[in-house]
Amino acid sequence: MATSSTPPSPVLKKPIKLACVQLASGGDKAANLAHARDKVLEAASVGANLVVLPECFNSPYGCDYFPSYAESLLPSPPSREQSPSFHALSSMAAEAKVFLVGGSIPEAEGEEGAKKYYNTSLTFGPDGALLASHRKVHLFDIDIPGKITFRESDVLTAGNKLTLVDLPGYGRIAVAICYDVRFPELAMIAARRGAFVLIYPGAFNLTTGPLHWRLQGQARAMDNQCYVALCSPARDMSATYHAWGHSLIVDPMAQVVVEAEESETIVSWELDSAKIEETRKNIPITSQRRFDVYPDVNEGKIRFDEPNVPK
Ligand SMILES: NC(=O)CCC(=O)C(=O)O
Repeated sequence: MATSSTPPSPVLKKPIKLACVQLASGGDKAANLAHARDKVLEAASVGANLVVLPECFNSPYGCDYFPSYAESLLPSPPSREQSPSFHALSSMAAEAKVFLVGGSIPEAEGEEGAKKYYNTSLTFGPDGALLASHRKVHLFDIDIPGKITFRESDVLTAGNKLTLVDLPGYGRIAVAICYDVRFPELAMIAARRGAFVLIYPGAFNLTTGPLHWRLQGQARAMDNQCYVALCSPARDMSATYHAWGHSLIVDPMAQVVVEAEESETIVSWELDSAKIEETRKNIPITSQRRFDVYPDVNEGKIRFDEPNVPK
């Protein structure tokens, strides 16, 4: 007995070329922003119309850095003084005429002495307008003795909503950040609400990267029969955090169609609705779900606001 509703079709009105910019960033924010601009323009020059930057692309990644690099994004739009990164991203999206998932940046909210910090991804349209903001929902707190201990929650506050973004003329994407990829629930709800691609700016490390990065991307694509993109910073062995790199794009059959090594590069792929539809037709799990057996999953009690733009 099939009890599910099938996601809206077609999920992607026309093909879109997605590029992940595996950016090399350092400690100089202005230089990082200028370099990101060059790379976004380079991606656009080879035909990309949806470009993704990595997690914390404007700063080094680490709890010690979040407060000093944080920018205030509210009220939206922020002034140039409040958020140079917001304005740089908006300008590069407009200059390159692309949809831009602007990796993530450390965000500060609140008064001095009572500030909260978030890991936040901003998505802009080809006219430079902000389309959505995602605050990392699942903070990266892990402890693998002798390998890696990381506690984002020592500094950061978690976001509390799923982020879906409608790209006019194309369809719906979902944006989440790095550790969020480990939570299939978020991905499943995004896909069931019509996202054709799940996009994760991320920065896995040299312990979990080789073990799980590819698997997580493939698992989310296989479960949801949609595209998945993971975009990492380039590896810098002189930094305090060593990113895995290996930015990649996975197709709806869970095949990794492009994958970077560890150094700075751009990987791209054309996303096509036909591949999603073919996968869902050939392996029809979207219509075979048994929500009568697992009704709590169907309730989808996660908070969801649309449009997902900061007030
Ligand atoms: N920046 C992150 O959220 C890292 C996540 C990660 O490395 C993992 O294994 O998960």
